Amino acid sequence: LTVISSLNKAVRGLAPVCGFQSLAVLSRRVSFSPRQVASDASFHSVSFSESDHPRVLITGGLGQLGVGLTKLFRKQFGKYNVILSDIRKPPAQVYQSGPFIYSDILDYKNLREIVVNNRISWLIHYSALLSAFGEANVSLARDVNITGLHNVLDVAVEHGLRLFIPSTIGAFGPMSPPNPTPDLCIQRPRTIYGVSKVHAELMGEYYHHRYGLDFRCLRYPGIISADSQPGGGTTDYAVQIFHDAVKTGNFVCNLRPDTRLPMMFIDDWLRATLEVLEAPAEALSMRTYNISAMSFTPEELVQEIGRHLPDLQVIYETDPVRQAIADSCPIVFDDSNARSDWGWKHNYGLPELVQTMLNFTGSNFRMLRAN
Ligand SMILES: NC(=O)c1ccc[n+]([C@@H]2O[C@H](COP(=O)([O-])OP(=O)(O)OC[C@H]3O[C@@H](n4cnc5c(N)ncnc54)[C@H](O)[C@@H]3O)[C@@H](O)[C@H]2O)c1
Ligand SMILES: C[C@@H](O)[C@H](N)C(=O)O
Repeated sequence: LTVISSLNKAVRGLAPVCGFQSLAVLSRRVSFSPRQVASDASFHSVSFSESDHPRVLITGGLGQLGVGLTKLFRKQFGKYNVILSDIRKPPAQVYQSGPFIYSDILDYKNLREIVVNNRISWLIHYSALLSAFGEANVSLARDVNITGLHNVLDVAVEHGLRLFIPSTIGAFGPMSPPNPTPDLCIQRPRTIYGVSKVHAELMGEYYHHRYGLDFRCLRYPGIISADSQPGGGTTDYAVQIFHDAVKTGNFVCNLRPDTRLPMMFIDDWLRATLEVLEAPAEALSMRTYNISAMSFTPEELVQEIGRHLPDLQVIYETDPVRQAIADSCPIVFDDSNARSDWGWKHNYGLPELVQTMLNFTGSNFRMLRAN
């Protein structure tokens, strides 16, 4: 600790003379944490050999996205190398499928203990309150999305982790160019969700430059999943419609029929997340990338589903909160940097997405009815 503290002093002392670059390089070598003043901090950086599989912790993993990602990562890296965590009780099949642990990201010591005891090398930070839920619970969203983020960043720096944090189309706003929306442009979101995601992008990039944190971030569009429910976002309608179409043939849409938003099928999203995490650092000219696959409106989605289920009845009852959020989101996402830097390429367009979703939700529903 004495050595580290002297090094830190030296680094601080050097800053004005050597400039930013040298400070970042030095700090990368000593791997100190912004919480270095804590007397019980453990300043070791996990040196994780490239031949090993990463040891992965996923926070907030019981939401729409975490369980699917866990399955893919366990296939790739081994069942016991991927720990799913959340503050909720896992369903039986999730609990039985591999390591699950309670982790509240607001509890910094608990988070650090999990990282240390399990020799974690990759942290996938999914805990968040999404756009519509965030607007209904601003103070909780501020705690989880901002205070929680600070804990995660500090633990990641302190233990030399590769840290992935998803951002979103919601990180833009009414002043951003909507069609197309590039990676770098004005970002003035008007939701606590959007504000907290811009904060995450900037803090992650700052820690990358300042402390050498291996921070990686993708701005996801609305993700369409078949076997998990969305958690209170603006793009939720595009998942719910499949379940209602198959079960009842009726759907009430909470966005206007002409609301065009960027969307992505879950298989593409899974691959994108794994690919950016595995990309060599030299391939990444940036640390935060837009990724995209398609943009569609509720009207277009209904029409495409109608080709398979012609009796589908849809009524539009616009929710003003969700509509306002949607109206300030990008319409078309420019993901050309992801495509050229690390080879991002989507496989699913609207027809493939609809066909695959209906196959899955249809057979699932028939199975449930038969049991
Ligand atoms: N689903 C999408 O379409 C989409 C699009 C863009 C970005 N994202 C981002 O991807 C991530 C995952 O999204 P999702 O759709 O699975 O979210 P979700 O809302 O479905 O799940 C979030 C999870 O966070 C957990 N959580 C809440 N407070 C917590 C705390 N204090 N400690 C630990 N966990 C806590 C919740 O229990 C929940 O299981 C989020 O960061 C979200 O912003 C999602
Ligand atoms: C877009 C994304 O961040 C999430 N599905 C939401 O609507 O809030």
